[in-house]
Amino acid sequence: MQLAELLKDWPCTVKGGSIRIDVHGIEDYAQEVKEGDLFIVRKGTKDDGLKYVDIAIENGAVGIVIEDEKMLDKLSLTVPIIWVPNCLKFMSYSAAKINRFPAEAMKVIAITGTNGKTTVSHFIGQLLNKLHKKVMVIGTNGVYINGEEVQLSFERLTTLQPKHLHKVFQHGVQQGVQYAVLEASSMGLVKHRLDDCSINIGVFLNIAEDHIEDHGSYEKYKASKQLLATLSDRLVLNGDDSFCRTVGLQSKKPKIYFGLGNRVDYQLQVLAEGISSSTCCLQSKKGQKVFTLPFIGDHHLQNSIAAITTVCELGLDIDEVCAAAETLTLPTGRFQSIKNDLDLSIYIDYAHTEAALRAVLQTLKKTTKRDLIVVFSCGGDRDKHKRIKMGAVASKYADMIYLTTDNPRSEDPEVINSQIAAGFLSTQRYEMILNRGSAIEKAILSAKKGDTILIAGKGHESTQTIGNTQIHFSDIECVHSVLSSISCNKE
Ligand SMILES: CC(=O)N[C@H]1[C@@H](OP(=O)(O)OP(=O)(O)OC[C@H]2O[C@@H](n3ccc(=O)[nH]c3=O)[C@H](O)[C@@H]2O)O[C@H](CO)[C@@H](O)[C@@H]1O[C@H](C)C(=O)N[C@@H](C)C(=O)N[C@H](CCC(=O)O)C(=O)O
Ligand SMILES: Nc1ncnc2c1ncn2[C@@H]1O[C@H](COP(=O)(O)OP(=O)(O)OP(=O)(O)O)[C@@H](O)[C@H]1O
Ligand SMILES: N[C@H](CCC[C@H](N)C(=O)O)C(=O)O
Repeated sequence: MQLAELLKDWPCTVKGGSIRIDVHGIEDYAQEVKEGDLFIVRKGTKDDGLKYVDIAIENGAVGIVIEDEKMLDKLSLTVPIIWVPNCLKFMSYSAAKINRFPAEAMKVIAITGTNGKTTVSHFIGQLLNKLHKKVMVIGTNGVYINGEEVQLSFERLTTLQPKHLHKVFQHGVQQGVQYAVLEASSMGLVKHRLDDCSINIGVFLNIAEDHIEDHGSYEKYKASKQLLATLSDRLVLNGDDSFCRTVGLQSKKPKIYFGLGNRVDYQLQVLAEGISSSTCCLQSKKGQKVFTLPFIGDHHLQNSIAAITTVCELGLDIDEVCAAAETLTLPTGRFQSIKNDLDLSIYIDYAHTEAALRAVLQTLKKTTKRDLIVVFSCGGDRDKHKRIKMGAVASKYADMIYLTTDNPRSEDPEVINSQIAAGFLSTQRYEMILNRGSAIEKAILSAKKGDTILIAGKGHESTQTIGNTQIHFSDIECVHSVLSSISCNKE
């Protein structure tokens, strides 16, 4: 696409060079610039793109985009310098335009909330798939088309950066994808990553404290989530959550509420609960439907009704949607049960917030036959506020806690764990074993028949980040390897 065409509907000033040049892509990381790219200069939290302009030009950048107007006069370059008012917004717009606005060729559904985004987006994907629609799911666990993972050559984020996202959309369109379901993280929303995605439905799940340090305050974190309402044509909101209610009240967009409580358009009521399934009644303007969901626990039911409502609101048949819901499965590392011969209930879960840990522990408390044992820590360089709260929640439900490591990054895991332990009851039984593999092993070896072990915080993750080093580590693989060494020792 010619630079002139790319810029024609966007406020900008161009200095030097020709606007009749071809632009192939955009890039804000100088070392990744390819021949024909525009290099977008941004000041970040750690660095300033301005330092890397020469590298970008050496790599073949055909234009440099800046947002600091003063630099128009100060910079003297061999390629055009383009001033735009906001580089992050331009990155989204230009990525969409270069890829010919692929999102417009699909129905896009974006999910936000503190907990449950990955789960609900996979549920929506599974329901649409069962109803013979071609669907792409994009989020923390990767990119999937009809349940098949697409291999990516770039960094996986919950909400992809526009330079990647619109390419992924374009790939989907080429594959005949009709629906794209994506997770909208608070960071993704404030960084304008989803500005040009033609979002048909914005889904609001819940809000709880998280990422406070990234955003500066809880109010700012909530405001970032609320941005999704302005980006979406219509809203599907959790009527049981007061923040989601407020978002609905403050938005003039068409809206529908779902929930387990009253005053909602789609209400899910539990008629009977089994060991691992719930017989439910869905009440909506389309009448009453009775079906069985393969889960127990309010958070799983909330996530199920969020997905069912969204798919019904996309115009699919409610009877078929409810029938498909009976076969829903959780994504990898979400309440994942690991079978064993030891009469232990072992679960791997991605709970890494206070609300998530509470939800999963409340569910497990109902089913555990004996003790509830929890193995967890908190991530380093992430919210410190949540540590003491996660400690308090764990201590409320757990009989024994193994404090360990969960991506300590640049922090000392012993310090992280002492901040967690500050929330424990004085009577709490616990032990700190920093090596996560050893902590999991000890939890399994010390457990008695009938106990339940929850290994929380890392879910699907396959790495552990300690300092600047990333090592391979998977809770799922670790549990399997401990279990197989126990059965080998028995033989
Ligand atoms: C907070 C955030 O959005 N950070 C992203 C951001 O970093 P930054 O703005 O601080 O950039 P910086 O490192 O200071 O660098 C400034 C500029 O210099 C450029 N640079 C820098 C160094 C260099 O050698 N060459 C170079 O060109 C950078 O590309 C950038 O344009 O721009 C970087 C480059 O594009 C991203 O890699 C980085 O995301 C990192 C991966 C990240 O971890 N983001 C997390 C916080 C995130 O977005 N998480 C959410 C989930 C959390 C939630 O629920 O909200 C997600 O959606 O995944
Ligand atoms: N509706 C819910 N309410 C409270 N907790 C939940 C809910 N859904 C899931 N959880 C908990 O949150 C964990 C993470 O779930 P999921 O990955 O779906 O959320 P997420 O919002 O995508 O998280 P992240 O953005 O950090 O990846 C689950 O393993 C579970 O412990
Ligand atoms: N979206 C979350 C994931 C946290 C997962 C946990 N294992 C950790 O590393 O803290 C974050 O990036 O803060």
